[in-house]
Amino acid sequence: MSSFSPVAARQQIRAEIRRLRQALSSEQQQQAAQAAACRAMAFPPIQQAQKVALFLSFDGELDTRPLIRQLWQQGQQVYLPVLHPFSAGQLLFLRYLPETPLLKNRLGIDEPPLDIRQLATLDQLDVMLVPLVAFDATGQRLGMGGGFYDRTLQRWQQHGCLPVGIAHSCQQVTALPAEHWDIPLPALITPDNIWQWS
Ligand SMILES: Nc1nc2c(c(=O)[nH]1)N(C=O)[C@@H](CNc1ccc(C(=O)N[C@@H](CCC(=O)O)C(=O)O)cc1)CN2
Ligand SMILES: Nc1ncnc2c1ncn2[C@@H]1O[C@H](COP(=O)(O)OP(=O)(O)OP(=O)(O)O)[C@@H](O)[C@H]1O
Repeated sequence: MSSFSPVAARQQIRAEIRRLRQALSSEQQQQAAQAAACRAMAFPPIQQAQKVALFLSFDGELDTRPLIRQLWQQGQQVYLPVLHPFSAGQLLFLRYLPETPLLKNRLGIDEPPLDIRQLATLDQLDVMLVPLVAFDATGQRLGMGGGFYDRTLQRWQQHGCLPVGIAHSCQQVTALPAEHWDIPLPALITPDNIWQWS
């Protein structure tokens, strides 16, 4: 691995971990989703949050739907990422209710229709659950390669919106080759652990 460029190393880790998570059985997926939802609902920043940004899982990602349902049941507001219509690489966060219709974006992921009345800024969101492909023991994350969350999470401390990774345990790697734009996570939830870094 050390003979690869950082870009090639990241590509290889992406491919390998995506294969691992896609290979989980639907039973393993269901158990992981329930356990992670339980842990998330007991995590004080999420318990105390009014507005929580989540994402709709694909590609073997830990299924966030059980957590979304539990947040709705507790009367908490759920927001989903929407690809910005003209600002390339940027995400917008729109309110997601049980009755919200979903449309597939150009990457094949379901998202709420663009309606500015349903928009929340990072200042208004309390917690953002962040998707990732791989994470390491220092809180570095590697995503799908679009740089969407790296851009979103720049200066998150100034917005008062806490980013929290959520992933399967098998997505942990020993160490990620970090790039200067990578934003490390302060917290991450797996089905069997809550990681926190300061
Ligand atoms: N569930 C979920 N939603 C999310 C993300 C995510 O990681 N997970 N994102 C996190 O950033 C954003 C979308 N980022 C994505 C980046 C790349 C690909 C993807 O499928 N890439 C293909 C090639 C796509 C193409 O160019 O045609 C691939 O790698 O095979 C998908 C989503 C916003 N929404
Ligand atoms: N803050 C930023 N400003 C401008 N470009 C950025 C920023 N962060 C990342 N990028 C660009 O986005 C591209 C993808 O970055 P990277 O491979 O780190 O994405 P990722 O972490 O896998 O994806 P994501 O954050 O969407 O989950 C890189 O080419 C990088 O140049």
